[in-house]
Amino acid sequence: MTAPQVVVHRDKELMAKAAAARLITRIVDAQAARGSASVVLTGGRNGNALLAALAEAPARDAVDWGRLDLWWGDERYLPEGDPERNVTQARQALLDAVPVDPARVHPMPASDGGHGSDADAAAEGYAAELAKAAGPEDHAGVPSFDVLMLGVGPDAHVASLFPEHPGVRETERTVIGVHGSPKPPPTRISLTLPAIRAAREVWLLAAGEDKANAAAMALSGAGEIQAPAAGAYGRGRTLWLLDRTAAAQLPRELYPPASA
Ligand SMILES: O=C1O[C@H](COP(=O)(O)O)[C@@H](O)[C@H](O)[C@H]1O
Repeated sequence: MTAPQVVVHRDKELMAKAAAARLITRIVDAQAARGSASVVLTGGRNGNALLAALAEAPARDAVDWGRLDLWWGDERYLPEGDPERNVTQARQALLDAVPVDPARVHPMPASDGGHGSDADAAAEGYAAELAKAAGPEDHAGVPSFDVLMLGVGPDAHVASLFPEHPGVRETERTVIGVHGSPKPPPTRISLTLPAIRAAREVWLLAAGEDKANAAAMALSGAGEIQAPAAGAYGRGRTLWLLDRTAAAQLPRELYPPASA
């Protein structure tokens, strides 16, 4: 487990821009080191704001978009093109504006796809796709993602792993169907904590007053069953990217000396 590093930005707009710049650098470095990069995208307000900021960043042209694999940490199990699907929002925020290789964009299945309404079968399908992309040196049956991003919910959920829900207790599977989600829609697909922890770097994004309690809980020793965000860490680095309002309840020893 890597100890979390905390970076606090002045406000959510600056946080999105700084995180986008950080992501560009990380992708460019990974492509220089290994020829390609793999990134796991998150849904939610902060994840989408980051993608929109990346679309606006002049340095986005430093990324070789054709040598980037994109995966998702979770998905709302809805029909293809539904505006609430995380992939639909990611396409609108960024992916339609950059020359990604469609074969390297790996959205989670939709409810009108080959698995029909069976979210568990769809999750198995996505797990198989991840396993196929994993090499012998990779961990937990998923590729060694360079960066895996997670929006933190006000209840400290990450991906679609909710407090006290069965999914947060999963120790074997890498992807699960989620039923009866407390946040709509009720049916979802999610990476599990073991899959998340196989990433080189895990970045948790939280901006806004409604995230302050969740961030404080997860960073103050809460258990992952009560605060799933507490169980999300990377093999090499765990980075919490916050704005001041989301950091407002952090213990002083965790609040870094002003990073604006
Ligand atoms: O439903 C979801 O919510 C979380 C957090 O979203 P936010 O809008 O509160 O930031 C997100 O991380 C997840 O991917 C998404 O499916």
